[in-house]
Amino acid sequence: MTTATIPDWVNHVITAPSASAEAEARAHQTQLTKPAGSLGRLESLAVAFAGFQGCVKPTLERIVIRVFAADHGIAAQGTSAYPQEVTAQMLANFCHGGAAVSVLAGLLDADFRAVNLGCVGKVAPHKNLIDNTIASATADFSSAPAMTAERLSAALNAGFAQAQQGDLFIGGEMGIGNTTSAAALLAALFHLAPEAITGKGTGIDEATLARKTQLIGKALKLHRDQLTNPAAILQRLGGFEIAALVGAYIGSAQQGVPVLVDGFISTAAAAIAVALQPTLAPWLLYAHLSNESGHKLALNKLNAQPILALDMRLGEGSGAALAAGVVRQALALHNTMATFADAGVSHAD
Ligand SMILES: Cc1cc2ncn([C@H]3O[C@H](COP(=O)(O)O)[C@@H](O)[C@H]3O)c2cc1C
Ligand SMILES: O=C(O)c1cccnc1
Repeated sequence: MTTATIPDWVNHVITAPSASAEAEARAHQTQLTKPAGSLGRLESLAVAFAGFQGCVKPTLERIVIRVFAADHGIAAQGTSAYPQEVTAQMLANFCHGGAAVSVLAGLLDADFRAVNLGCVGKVAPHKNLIDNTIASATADFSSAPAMTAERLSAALNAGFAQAQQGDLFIGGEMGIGNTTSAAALLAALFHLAPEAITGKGTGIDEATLARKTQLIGKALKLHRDQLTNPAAILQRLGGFEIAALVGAYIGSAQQGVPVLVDGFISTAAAAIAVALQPTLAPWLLYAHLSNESGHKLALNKLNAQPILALDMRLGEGSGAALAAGVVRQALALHNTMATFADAGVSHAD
């Protein structure tokens, strides 16, 4: 097995959001008819988007949502509450509008597609489906590297290819077994004990959780000597859909498009992406605190403050799609509230 070689674009430095537009937006917020700071995080979201768009009054119109799906060899170890064929079945459901994220994408009027990186079940062609099959699944990372260097590059490139112009990118994921992969990635990257980061995913029982945690420990031991950089960690323990998220996050930010990171699995992708390309960090917003037990710790490691906390544990990009609605409202307030001067309302002394 060769060490992972990653595509060249990963190394491109990403320009920081505009500090002057942020300062102008902050000053504008002080003029709006409300006590200073009273809109809390909604104010900082508006300021962040001013920085992303380089203008004092940013808007959130074009939202791009891509749900990346792939199967995991580790699923054969029984670490999920659901069978592996669900991945392919859900791909069809995304396309037909029946999945949670499909419904939310419709409410946002988003540009929505599902991307198949490779799953065990068959998926019929559909206008909303992009077929980017790499292999039917990753290898079981408790006994072998999850993917070859070539497959890692293919998955990164597939995600990168989905990045495009817009006001916001949301990446979702689907892959039975992928909370096992995400926990292993976070454990390796942040040097965490498997017990601290492994959760119940789709809803496994205590005995299965103990086995899942043990399997992650076994994998960390097996790959120990290679887990020395983020690309090797992703190659050994990741999934095709997680690597595609990494590529899509970096590609979006390179085009000046901010990203709303979804839940636990997406946060694992974000952690790897930032480790690969640290200039990505200011372009990532964290949508919500998932109920997956390790998510809080992962967010803390990234110094990330989630926008929402709704006890969700779904993935698919669903939490990010909900938070996009909050961002839209934050920008509407920022752009259309009256100023003290306009409304003839007295300022604080
Ligand atoms: C019907 C269904 C829809 C889903 N949508 C997202 N996930 C979520 O559950 C999976 C991760 O959990 P685990 O590691 O326990 O398998 C991923 O596919 C994730 O996106 C789903 C899971 C199911 C069963
Ligand atoms: O937070 C997530 O992304 C998540 C948690 C459990 C299962 N699937 C996804």
